[in-house]
Amino acid sequence: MHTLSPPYSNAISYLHRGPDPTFRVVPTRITVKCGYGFESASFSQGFGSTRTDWQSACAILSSKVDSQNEDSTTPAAAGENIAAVNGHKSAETDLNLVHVGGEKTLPPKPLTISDLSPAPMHGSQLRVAYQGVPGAYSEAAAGKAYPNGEAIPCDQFEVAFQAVELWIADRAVLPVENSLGGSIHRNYDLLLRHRLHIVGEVQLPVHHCLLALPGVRSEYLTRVISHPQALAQCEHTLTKLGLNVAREAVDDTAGAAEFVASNNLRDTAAIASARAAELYGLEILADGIQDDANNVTRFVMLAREPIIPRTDRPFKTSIVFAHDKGTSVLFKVLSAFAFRNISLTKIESRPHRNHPIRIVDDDKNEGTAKHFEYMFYVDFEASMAEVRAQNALAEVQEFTSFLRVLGSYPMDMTPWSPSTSSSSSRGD
Ligand SMILES: O=C(O)C(=O)C[C@]1(C(=O)O)C=C[C@@H](O)C=C1
Repeated sequence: MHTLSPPYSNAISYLHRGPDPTFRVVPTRITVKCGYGFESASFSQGFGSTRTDWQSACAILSSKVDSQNEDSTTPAAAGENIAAVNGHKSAETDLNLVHVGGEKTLPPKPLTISDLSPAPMHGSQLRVAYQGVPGAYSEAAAGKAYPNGEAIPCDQFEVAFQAVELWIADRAVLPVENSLGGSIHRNYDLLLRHRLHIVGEVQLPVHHCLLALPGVRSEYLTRVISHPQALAQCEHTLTKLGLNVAREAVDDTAGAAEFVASNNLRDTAAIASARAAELYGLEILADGIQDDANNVTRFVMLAREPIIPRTDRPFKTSIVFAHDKGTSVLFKVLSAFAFRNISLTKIESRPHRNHPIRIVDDDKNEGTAKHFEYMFYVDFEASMAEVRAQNALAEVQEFTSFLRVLGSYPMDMTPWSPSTSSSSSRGD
């Protein structure tokens, strides 16, 4: 027998917790304040300055703070308001962007595992960890989720989880699925391994560009590099553009752009955002190269504490469960939702790492069946504050040997605006 972890074990316990003071309703207009740190700010403040604060507060990176960081509080960095989606800005301000190889400095390096050490004291601005470097879609998602937050780049998903657990960051914003490329399995596995709670979701239209050094034409290219999800999302368009060249996976899209720029690679293009092109001084060879204009990535917001579920707006709840009798209980579990008219929005299975295989010897001596065991992740459209959701989970609990509520959180109801321009190529 197992119990649901608080605060989902009973409705009363929600009420005894104070509301999450930092939770914000996602605005309908996506606004990211650009101007990154060292050059243009993360969200509301010079990224570099706050990162530097963080570094000194932690006293863990002091030996690594490079001298570039020192002029991070340039007036241009301080709070220029720019409406942007994936770097498609509509503002007029001079971003004072980074030019690789020029006099401007490079953006900060992402956190690595070795940078993580316990708990800094810091001010009240919410620190939002994301995976990638500035210009990554995850950074834009962090900006959409927490418009006044300070974005903290991390080199791996695992580091973003740990940054929150160790109080280096207050939230993490991480991708879990894309409408074309499917689930980001690594984050499903990490959700289970770590004890963070899902406190919100954001859906970000992802508009990919093919980026190369200025003057490079597409016929010079022998290689396209990007995040594996971005390569998958652009697979057919690349072929249509005649780019039957090597495709190589790297950690994130903006990192690919930075790599092309900093290594002066004239035979390599990166798939990344228009904002990454600006940050790293690359040109856009082709715009809107995702295979479908409706290319959306769903991110979850993670925190150390859950939020109090409510019923005054649409909520979603994410759970993970397993059963030692394997998939045979799946139908029963799902019927607990069907009987209560609760829609499922997602179901995902992952290997059950602790018991990956169940061996069943056949009574008739015909051999041994080897069943793979799974962890099932389910998202359903109801709040844990609703009685029907509590009853459904009470029933699910009967059928499962393991059940955890990952979070009950407001759905992203931002009005839909698909990615605008379709694929166009300049280089061929
Ligand atoms: O590489 C990036 O820019 C990311 O933010 C990562 C990521 C992903 O993991 O799916 C996020 C959104 C896009 O779907 C492509 C890549």
